[in-house]
Amino acid sequence: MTSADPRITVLADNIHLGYKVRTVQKSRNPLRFNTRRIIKPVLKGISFAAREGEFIGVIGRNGSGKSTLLRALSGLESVNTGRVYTSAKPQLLGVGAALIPNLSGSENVILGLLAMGYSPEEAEATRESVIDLAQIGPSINQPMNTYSSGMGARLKFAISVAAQPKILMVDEALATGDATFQERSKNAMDKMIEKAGTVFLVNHSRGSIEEMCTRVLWLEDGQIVADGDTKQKMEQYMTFASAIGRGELEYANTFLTAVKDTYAKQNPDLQLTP
Ligand SMILES: Nc1ncnc2c1ncn2[C@@H]1O[C@H](COP(=O)(O)OP(=O)(O)OP(=O)(O)O)[C@@H](O)[C@H]1O
Repeated sequence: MTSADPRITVLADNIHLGYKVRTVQKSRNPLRFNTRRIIKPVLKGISFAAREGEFIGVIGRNGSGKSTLLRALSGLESVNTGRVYTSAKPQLLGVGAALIPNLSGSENVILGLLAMGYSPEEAEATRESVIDLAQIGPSINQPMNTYSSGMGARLKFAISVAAQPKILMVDEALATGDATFQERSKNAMDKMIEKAGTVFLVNHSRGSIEEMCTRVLWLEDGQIVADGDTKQKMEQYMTFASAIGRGELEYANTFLTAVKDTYAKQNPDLQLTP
């Protein structure tokens, strides 16, 4: 990288994040259990820099920490140690808006747009296009606490698509709605992605990642094990995942260790803080 490279938009510096979980232990009395709260580490020292113009696919097995990483980068989840620096407020698609259940969908559209920085006039002018994308019919004038979870998710999605953020995080786990909505939301999302400077995408489809991403971060057990060219890293990941799928665990682990070692050698000084 040189000083002529596009500017850094997201910098993760040695971030750690754990969730408090309850564990159940047997007690002497067979009818009773003791519960204890422990911290389960999920992100274990993640450091990287993302630049303007990059479209970064975050890949890895179920539970490797992909969604948690996006939530940490977008500020929805506080990190325990380390820091996230961003050049603009990142938007995690679908969940940005803090909506009020006993107000109508339509009123919540205005609230959501105001919360994302629209002026009252801009919010009013944008309201109809959001309602049009959400397509929840006359219920738009009913309180949101009468909505099905799918309807609520569609409305939140439609509001967040209006955000036009510079840093966009898309988590496929948030993809929602029936087939017609998915088609419409995909078109809206494509437009949004075109306008964003840096995009992060969590998606399990190899096709989507290879088609859209300029770079891939591969997470395994809360750590980055590879970072770089989409095609090459995706091939490595598929080699690993296929071996796991065939039950060849020893081969998979040896392969993973080799990939991790290469990453560690290529990136010796990534973190700023210990
Ligand atoms: N709120 C939470 N409380 C406790 N544990 C959590 C919470 N959210 C996630 N986890 C745990 O953190 C780990 C990482 O979860 P995360 O959803 O980030 O993984 P992921 O890579 O996105 O998985 P998937 O591919 O299945 O969507 C998992 O073990 C999960 O059970």
